[in-house]
Amino acid sequence: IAVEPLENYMDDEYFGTISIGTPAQEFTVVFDTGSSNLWVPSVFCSSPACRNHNRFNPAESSTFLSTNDTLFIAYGTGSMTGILGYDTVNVAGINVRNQIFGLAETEPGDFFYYTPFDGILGLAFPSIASSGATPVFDNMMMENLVDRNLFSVYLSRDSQAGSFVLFGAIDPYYTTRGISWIPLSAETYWQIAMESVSANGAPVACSSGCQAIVDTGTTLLAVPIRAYRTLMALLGASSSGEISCEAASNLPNLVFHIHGKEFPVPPRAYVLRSNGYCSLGLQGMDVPTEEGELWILGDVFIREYYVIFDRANNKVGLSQLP
Ligand SMILES: CCOC(=O)N[C@@H](CC(C)C)C(=O)N[C@@H](CC(C)C)C(=O)N[C@@H](CC1CCCCC1)[C@@H](O)[C@@H](O)CC(C)C
Repeated sequence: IAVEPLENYMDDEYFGTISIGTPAQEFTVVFDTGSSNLWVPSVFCSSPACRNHNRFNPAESSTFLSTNDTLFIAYGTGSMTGILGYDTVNVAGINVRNQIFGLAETEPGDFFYYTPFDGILGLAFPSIASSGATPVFDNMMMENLVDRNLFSVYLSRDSQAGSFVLFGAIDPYYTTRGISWIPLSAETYWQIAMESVSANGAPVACSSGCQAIVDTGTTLLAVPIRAYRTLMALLGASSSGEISCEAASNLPNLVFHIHGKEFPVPPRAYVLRSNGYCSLGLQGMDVPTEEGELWILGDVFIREYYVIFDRANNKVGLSQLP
């Protein structure tokens, strides 16, 4: 059992510290259930985004093994290219040996230049890992480093402390109100089927069912563009999500109907307030998959629940917070 504490940076992003190599070189990474690769900046990278972050130096690690394989990953925000290598990675106090990871050579653009973290540790399935690289949690399972083949996540609100990823265990403190288990509809992302999304007791989107992913690496609720437009109109917000704070105080819960149960997200959770202005914590974007466009249940959703990512049973567990 191993706890990885996460820093909550402005409810925007959550990241923790890992180390790679012998002796250990430390990095901060986002634990992203929306991707499956581990990578950090390296000394081979001269992008501005690498120069203002920690960089891995393989020459200083006695346990590093290089490969000739390259890596390219494009996220919704940001991208990287680099080379793959093996080394010992310490996550949550667990030493994962022979872990393949990316040594970034380029981090184009300025997105990563402004991030308070160095890299990304993907916690989704091997099927979507770039260059077929074995994800960290798959190695933890293969090397019998976790008591149970699952991990669980608590993301705090209002920039408070206490956020964590717990590897190999479920913390009973957070499951006193029971666990709703949801079977996965795909083993790529942590993908589930949703029956509908409703507000004020009436379906407002996804009314004949849709697909959703539970993604710790996404700040907001990312919604297919057509549904986004419907929701903005219904909730009385502008097309870019602005709304008067007065109107925002009368908004309904958004209710996600998943596997026969209702998962409400109150306006407190989806209205963003900053210096007297209010906007809705949703963004419109289309992520097409064979099963249809994805809804991305990001941190705005995840903060309302204690989430269990169960690789043993290919299920997601949702517990209402105590
Ligand atoms: C309000 C704007 O806030 C953000 O854009 N926040 C970033 C994350 C923050 C930690 C910097 C975001 O949501 N990024 C999404 C944007 C996407 C929803 C359009 C993303 O690419 N998230 C990455 C992980 C991010 C990538 C940037 C670095 C941090 C981890 C990954 O989960 C997705 O690629 C999954 C895919 C199915 C959409």
